[in-house]
Amino acid sequence: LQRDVLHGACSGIGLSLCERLLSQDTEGLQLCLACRNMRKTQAARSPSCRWTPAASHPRGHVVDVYFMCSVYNRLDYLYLNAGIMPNPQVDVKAFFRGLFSSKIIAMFATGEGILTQKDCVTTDGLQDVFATNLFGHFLLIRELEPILCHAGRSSQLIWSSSSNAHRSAFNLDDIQHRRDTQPYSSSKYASDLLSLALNTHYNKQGLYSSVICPGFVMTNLTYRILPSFPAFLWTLLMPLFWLIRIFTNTFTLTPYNGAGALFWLYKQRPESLDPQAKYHSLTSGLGNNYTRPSKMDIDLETSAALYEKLLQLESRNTQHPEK
Ligand SMILES: NC(=O)C1=CN([C@@H]2O[C@H](COP(=O)(O)OP(=O)(O)OC[C@H]3O[C@@H](n4cnc5c(N)ncnc54)[C@H](OP(=O)(O)O)[C@@H]3O)[C@@H](O)[C@H]2O)C=CC1
Ligand SMILES: CC(C)CCC[C@@H](C)[C@H]1CC[C@H]2C3=C(CC[C@]12C)[C@@]1(C)CCC(=O)[C@@H](C)[C@@H]1CC3
Repeated sequence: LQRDVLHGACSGIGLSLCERLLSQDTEGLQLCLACRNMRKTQAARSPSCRWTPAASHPRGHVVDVYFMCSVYNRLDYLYLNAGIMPNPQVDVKAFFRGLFSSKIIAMFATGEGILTQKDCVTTDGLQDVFATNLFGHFLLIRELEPILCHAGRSSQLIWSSSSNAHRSAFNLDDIQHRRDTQPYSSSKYASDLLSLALNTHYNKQGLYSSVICPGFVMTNLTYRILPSFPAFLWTLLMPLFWLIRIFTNTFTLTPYNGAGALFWLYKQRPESLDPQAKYHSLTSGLGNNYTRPSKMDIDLETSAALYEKLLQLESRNTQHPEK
């Protein structure tokens, strides 16, 4: 029996991953969809799946861990997929400059230099993007540690990161990205660093961590980039996007294609994976899907420093009598 938890499974890439997992391996799979909206969770439920709703905290940052630990005594996979990119703004000038420069392919593949966001502060006093894309996942891992680490078996953490993760957006003195306008990029770079630190700390206990990028996928997250643009107009742009895909295989476009790397990792032995690699979902011009690793621009020293900062923030924000 395989036991998986999917955090952020009610729409987009997470929902598609559920469908893919269930269509391949319904027999031995127990899936737990950790969503903040129970109505959506019900809708995502498949009758063929042994399924457990994990009620989230009302604001959705923390899954009901007590419930989880009482239902499961062991977890094999934890997908850390939930993520937000609030109030995205496209720098139109930079976009057109990019179109006529040698960086055009990189711009379409990573969105570097053309996308900013307006973040807000949660009632806990944390930056929302940091709390959702990184810190909430970190707390979840720490809370689920007893059922993730078990002798003689390996478990996997799988992060939905992004090729938009850039070292230049991240600052160790401002890990929440309070002072700048690229919180999404910063949080994704931080998840790449954290994954490396988790491997350093937990591999001995059989827990492994990997990161993926789903590519550019049409989901609620990307529809918000042009909010005045109704969804059907995005659909009209599809032929243009298929054309761009001939030049950059990162335009995976559908949640099914985007979930490719998440699904691929499910079938790998975690011990065989490279902790410094990001696994990309890619789709060729002809529509074929495949997964490829690329080396991440991260280092052990920065990842260890971030890990320490997250532990400090955890002790300020939560109570861990037994830790
Ligand atoms: N689409 C793209 O092009 C890319 C996406 N990604 C990453 O892939 C992941 C999935 O995104 P995608 O499917 O595109 O976007 P969606 O907006 O469709 O899905 C995001 C999921 O995260 C959930 N979520 C958001 N905030 C919280 C929270 N505080 N607590 C619990 N759940 C939460 C959402 O729940 P709800 O439905 O309740 O809002 C939703 O199920 C994200 O991490 C994103 O950054 C990375 C690169 C590219
Ligand atoms: C003709 C079209 C209207 C042009 C659209 C241009 C841009 C809005 C997109 C081009 C590349 C896109 C992209 C992302 C957002 C939208 C674009 C900048 C992401 C940054 C979305 C989130 C991610 O995590 C990245 C992997 C995406 C990279 C590509």
